Amino acid sequence: MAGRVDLDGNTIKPITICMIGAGGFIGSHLCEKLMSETPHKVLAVDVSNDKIKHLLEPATLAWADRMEFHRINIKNDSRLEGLIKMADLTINLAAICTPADYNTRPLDTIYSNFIDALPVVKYCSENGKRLIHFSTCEIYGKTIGAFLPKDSPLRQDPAYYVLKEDTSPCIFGPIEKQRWSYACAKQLIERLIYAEGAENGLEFTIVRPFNWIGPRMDFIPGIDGPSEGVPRVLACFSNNLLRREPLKLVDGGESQRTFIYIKDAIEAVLLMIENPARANGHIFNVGNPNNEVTVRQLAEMMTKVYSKVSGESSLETPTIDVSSKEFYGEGYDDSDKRIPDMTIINKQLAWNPKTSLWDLLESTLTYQHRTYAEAIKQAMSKSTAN
Ligand SMILES: NC(=O)c1ccc[n+]([C@@H]2O[C@H](COP(=O)([O-])OP(=O)(O)OC[C@H]3O[C@@H](n4cnc5c(N)ncnc54)[C@H](O)[C@@H]3O)[C@@H](O)[C@H]2O)c1
Ligand SMILES: O=c1ccn([C@@H]2O[C@H](COP(=O)(O)OP(=O)(O)O[C@H]3OC[C@@H](O)[C@H](O)[C@H]3O)[C@@H](O)[C@H]2O)c(=O)[nH]1
Repeated sequence: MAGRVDLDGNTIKPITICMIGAGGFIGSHLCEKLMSETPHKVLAVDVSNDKIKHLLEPATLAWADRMEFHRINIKNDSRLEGLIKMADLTINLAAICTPADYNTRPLDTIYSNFIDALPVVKYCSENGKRLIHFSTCEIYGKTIGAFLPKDSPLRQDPAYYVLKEDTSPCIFGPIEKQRWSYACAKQLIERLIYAEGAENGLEFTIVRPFNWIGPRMDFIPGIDGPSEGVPRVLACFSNNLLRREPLKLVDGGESQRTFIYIKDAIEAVLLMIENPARANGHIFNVGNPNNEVTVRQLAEMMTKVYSKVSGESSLETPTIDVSSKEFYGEGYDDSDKRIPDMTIINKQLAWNPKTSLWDLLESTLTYQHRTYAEAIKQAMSKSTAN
């Protein structure tokens, strides 16, 4: 840890970070990285600490004096401003961010992603504190190419689908497609942060994650989350594989995504934390443009990888089709394709992702199998006994 230098060769001084949403998927990996590889201190804020318990206990851990947990709901807790004042940098990860909620709980989604983030921006701006805010790749919505005729050769032209921070438009569906409540709330908070920077000098960085996946993402329904809950696709498909049921392909599984390994993405966030002069005032796509698949291809690859890591044979019918209305309910809509342009992050932070989709699925599904296979077996045998 001694002698850490930034990208310009300057010594990095230890800082205090107020991390809101530290108990979630991304927060848990970021805390792990900061504790094991840096001298920085973290004031971890969340309503839950299940995913960071291993970093908080026992008190003999090497970093025990650099990490504290504050169980705070940022909707209604006056302690928040004090913590932001104590820190050099605030990172805001807190949000409702599972698509199953966007069309079924649009009010909670909008409040969580816009209204609840407002005081965080205000406290940072008023107290002259730096802010790294987590937005989303959903901000781009659909690609321009999605509106071209299916057989148009322009659909093959990257100008019609690669998503660029400073030039791509944000294309959302109609208001009755409540799926876009999340993207729209995230867009407005981005605009507000940008305006605070322009008018009041707020030092900010905005991160747009493109489908970061890995261990500890979401929950497995009925094991460490509600039985009827619908997590993001990695956990949905993991749950199906663990239970030996077919993977459900929403509307044919034709949508395309690029998936990035959480550990690669965390490297990018650490560069932003430790290189403020290069990161301030920027919006960064953080994704892996080389890992593009359709959701159907993802299902096929996960089935193969899971077979390898579990030693179990694949099902005869590994996937089934389901309509989005049946799976998510009224008001669902989808992003067709998400390829991040990497120019800005390459130029500012010289960062590139490393891990292939196969490799990241292999390590993630090894974790899922080790963590959940036994618990699922027990839960399933209990329910057949009843
Ligand atoms: N994982 C991805 O690929 C991805 C993609 C795009 C955007 N993001 C954004 O990154 C951020 C973190 O995502 P994640 O995948 O870690 O999600 P997550 O749900 O695992 O983590 C969010 C955390 O915020 C906490 N939280 C929510 N509301 C809170 C409140 N009112 N007070 C205190 N804590 C609260 C939750 O308890 C949770 O631990 C979110 O803003 C999300 O929109 C993530
Ligand atoms: O069981 C499933 C689950 C999901 N899907 C499909 O898989 C795709 C990916 O779904 P995810 O649940 O991972 O979420 P999305 O990629 O649509 O959105 C995510 O992207 C970026 C973040 O802001 C959020 O984490 C989330 O909104 C969608 O097309 C979805 O319809 C299935 O086909 N079957």
